[in-house]
Amino acid sequence: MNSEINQRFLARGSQKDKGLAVFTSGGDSQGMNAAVRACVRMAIYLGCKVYFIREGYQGMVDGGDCIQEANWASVSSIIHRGGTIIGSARCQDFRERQGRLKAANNLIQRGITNLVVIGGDGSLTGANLFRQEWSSLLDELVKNKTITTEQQEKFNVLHIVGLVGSIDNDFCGTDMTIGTDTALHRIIEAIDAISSTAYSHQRTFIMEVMGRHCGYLALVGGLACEADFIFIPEMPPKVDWPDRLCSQLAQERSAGQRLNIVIVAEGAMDREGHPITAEDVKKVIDERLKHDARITVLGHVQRGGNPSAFDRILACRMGAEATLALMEATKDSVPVVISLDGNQAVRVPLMECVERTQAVAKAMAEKRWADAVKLRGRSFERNLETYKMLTRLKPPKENFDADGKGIEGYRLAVMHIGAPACGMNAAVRSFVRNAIYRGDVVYGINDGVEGLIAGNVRELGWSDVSGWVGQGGAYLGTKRTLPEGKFKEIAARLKEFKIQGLLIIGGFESYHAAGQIADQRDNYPQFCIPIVVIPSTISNNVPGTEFSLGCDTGLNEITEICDRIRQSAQGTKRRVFVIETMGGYCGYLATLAGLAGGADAAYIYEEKFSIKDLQQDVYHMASKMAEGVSRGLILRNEKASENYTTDFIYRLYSEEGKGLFTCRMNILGHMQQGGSPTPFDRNMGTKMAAKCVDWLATQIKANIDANGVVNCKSPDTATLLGIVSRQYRFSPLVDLIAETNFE
Ligand SMILES: Nc1ncnc2c1ncn2[C@@H]1O[C@H](COP(=O)(O)OP(=O)(O)OP(=O)(O)O)[C@@H](O)[C@H]1O
Ligand SMILES: O=P(O)(O)OC[C@H]1O[C@](O)(CO)[C@@H](O)[C@@H]1O
Ligand SMILES: [Mg+2]
Repeated sequence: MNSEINQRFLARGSQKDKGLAVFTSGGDSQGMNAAVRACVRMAIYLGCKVYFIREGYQGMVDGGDCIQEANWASVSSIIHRGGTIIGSARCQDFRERQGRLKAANNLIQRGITNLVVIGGDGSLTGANLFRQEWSSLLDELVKNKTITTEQQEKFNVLHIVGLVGSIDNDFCGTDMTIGTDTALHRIIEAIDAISSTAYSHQRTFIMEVMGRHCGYLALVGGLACEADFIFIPEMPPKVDWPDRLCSQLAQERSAGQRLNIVIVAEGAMDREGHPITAEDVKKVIDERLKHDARITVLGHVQRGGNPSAFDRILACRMGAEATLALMEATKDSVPVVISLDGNQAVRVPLMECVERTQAVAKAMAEKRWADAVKLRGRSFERNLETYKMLTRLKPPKENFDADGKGIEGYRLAVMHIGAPACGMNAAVRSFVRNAIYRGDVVYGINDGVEGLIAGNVRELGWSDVSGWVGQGGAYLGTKRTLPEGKFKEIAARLKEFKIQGLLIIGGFESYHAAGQIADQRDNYPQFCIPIVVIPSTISNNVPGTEFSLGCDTGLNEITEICDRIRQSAQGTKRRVFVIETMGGYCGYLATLAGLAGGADAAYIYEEKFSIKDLQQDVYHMASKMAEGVSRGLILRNEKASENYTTDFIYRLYSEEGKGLFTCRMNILGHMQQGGSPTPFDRNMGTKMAAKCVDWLATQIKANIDANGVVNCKSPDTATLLGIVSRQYRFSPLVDLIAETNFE
C-alpha cells in the first residue's frame, strides 16, 4: 500500500475558520494522551478552534458537557500518562442511525467538521460510515428543522482522519499501532520477573497475553523473552501439538535448562478453530511431563502504565500529522489513517486498511493460515520465521554431513568494540544460533581487540547463549581499544583460528576499527574476509544508520527518569529542571527524549544556539508559567556547546527566573546506558544479527577458493548494517568513512 498523499505547507494561524474535535474510542492504549496532545497543539498552532469529545462516540451522541473546547494548558502534563484523559467507550447508540443523527447535530452546533478519531478498527469503520452518511444526515436534520439550510451548506463536508490506538497491533497498513510497544514493555517486564522465580523452582510458566484475534504480542513477546513455545491464532499448531510441546520442553530440560516459558495469545486456537487456553496447555504439561507448571494471565496490566518513549514519539508524530491531514483535506479527498511505515508517518486510505484488516479475519475463519500470516505484513512474517529458527532445538540435518560437519560450514567470529549498549547480547545470541543453524562454527572474541590479541577466543555453542536476550551490558566483554598499531597481532590470531568472516558489534569505535582493518587488506591477507558492523550505542552517532542498537533503551531510561524528576516537583510551586543527557556530539537522545518527555527546549550540538536564544527561551518559560504551567523541562546534550554548559544554563534560568520559578539541575550519566534492553532493542539485535550471518555467508561463498581461502578485496565486502529510509542496508565502510569527521 503506497498510497501516500502529498502534503503542503500550512502557516501558523492560517486555519482560523476551522473547527476540529478529537476523541478516543474502543479499548484504551498507552500513548493516546500523547496523540490527543499533539492534535490539539498543532490545531491551536494553526489557528483552529479545538474540542475534546469525552467518552468516545457516546460523548458525540450525548453532546452537552461531553464536547468541550480545549486549550494549550488542557493538554499540559499528560504526555507521560497511560490511558486516555478524555475517556473512551464502546457505544451501542452510534451503531444506530438515530445515534449518528444526534452526533451530527452536536457537531454542527459547534461548527465541527474535522474529526480525529483515535481507536481500533471498529472505531475507524464507524467513522468512515459516519462520513459517508454525513450529507443524508444533514438532509434529515434540515427536514426535521433541527438545523438551517445555511448550516447545511456551510458544514456540508465532514473530514475524518484516523489514528490507530490499540495494544494488539492488529490493524493492517501500519507497522505499529499506538500502545503496542508499551504493552510489549509490560509483557517483558512480567516475563523477566517470572523467569527468576521459575529458575529457582525449575518451573514451567504458561503466560497468557492479550490479542483477541492477533498473535503479535505473543510472537514478539516470545522473541524478546526467549519463550520456548508460543500459541498464536494466525498459525495454529498441528493436531499433535501436545507431543511437540512436550518433546521440546523435555529436551530443553535434559540440556540443562531449569525453566520453561510458554506464551499463549488470548485468541489462540487449533486448526479446527477451537480455542487453546492456558489451562489446556497446563493440563498437557501436568499430565505428560509432571512439571511444576503455573499459569499467569497478564490481562489489563498490558494496557496499563506509562507509555514507552516509542509510543509517545509515535503518537506525537501521528497526532500532529493527523491535524495537518485534516487541514489539507478537500471535499474529494479520501479519509486516511496516519500509519507508520518504517520510520515515517504516512497517510494511507482508511478503508483500504480496514478491508485488509478484515481480510486477515476472513483468512483465519477460512483456515487459510499462510494467507493470514502474509496479510499481517512482512514484519510479522519475518518475526515468525526468526522465532521458529531460534527456538529449534537442533539445526536441520540437511545442513550437515554424515560426520556432523556443516556442509557449507564457515568459521565466523563476533566481537564488541566500544562502550556496552543494551541489545548487544541479543545480537550475539542470534548470530551464534543462526550460524550454527547453517552449519557454521562461531567464535566469540572476549574483550575486544585486546582480548583477540591475547587469544581470549572461544567457540560458542547453541546453549552457551541461552538467556542472553534479556540481559543488558555485553557478556562477551568490550573495550574501546582500536586496532591501529596492532594489525600484525590481530592478523596472527585470525589466522590461528582460521576466521573467514567477522562481525563487530559496537558504537563509533566499532565502525572506526572495522574501517582500519579493512584499510589494511593489502598488507594482511587475513583481513581479506567479509567484515560487517552492527552499530550499537545509545548515542546513535554512527554513520550509515538512523538507529543504533541500544538507543531505544537509553531513550526509555531518560524518559522514565525525566518523569520521576518532574514528579518530584509535584506540590512545589513552579520549577524548571535542566537535565543533561549523554550522546557525544549527537543530539538524538536529547531531542527524542525532549519529544517523549514534553520538554520545553532541547539544546544540541547540531543546532547552534546563542545567548539570545537562551534568553528568549527563559522569557518564553516565564510567560508559560504566568499562564498556569507549573513545571518546565530543559534538556541539554552533554556536548551541545563548549561554553554554554549545563551549569551555565542552570544558572541563567535560576537568575532570570527569580521570583517566578526555582530551578534544579540533573546530570544523568551512566544510568542511561544500563537497564534491561527494551523489546525494540532485543528484536532489532536479533534481526540484524540474523541478516549479518546471511550476508557473511554470501560474501564468503562468492570469494572463497578451492582451498577454503577467502579473498575479499572490494569495498562492498566491508560494510555497516544500518536502517536507512525504512530499510536495512549494508553500506560499504569506505563510502561512510569518506563523509565522516573523525575529530
Ligand atoms: N460498523 C460500525 N458502525 C458504527 N459504529 C461502529 C461500528 N463499529 C464500531 N463502531 C463504534 O466504535 C466503537 C468501538 O469499536 P470496537 O468496540 O470495535 O473497538 P475498536 O475501535 O476496534 O478498538 P479495540 O478493538 O482496539 O478495543 C463501537 O462501540 C461503536 O460505537
Ligand atoms: O477491556 P476489555 O473490554 O475487556 O477488552 C479487552 C480486549 O481489548 C484489547 O486489549 C484491545 O482490543 C484486546 O487485546 C483484549 O482482548
Ligand atoms: Mg477492534
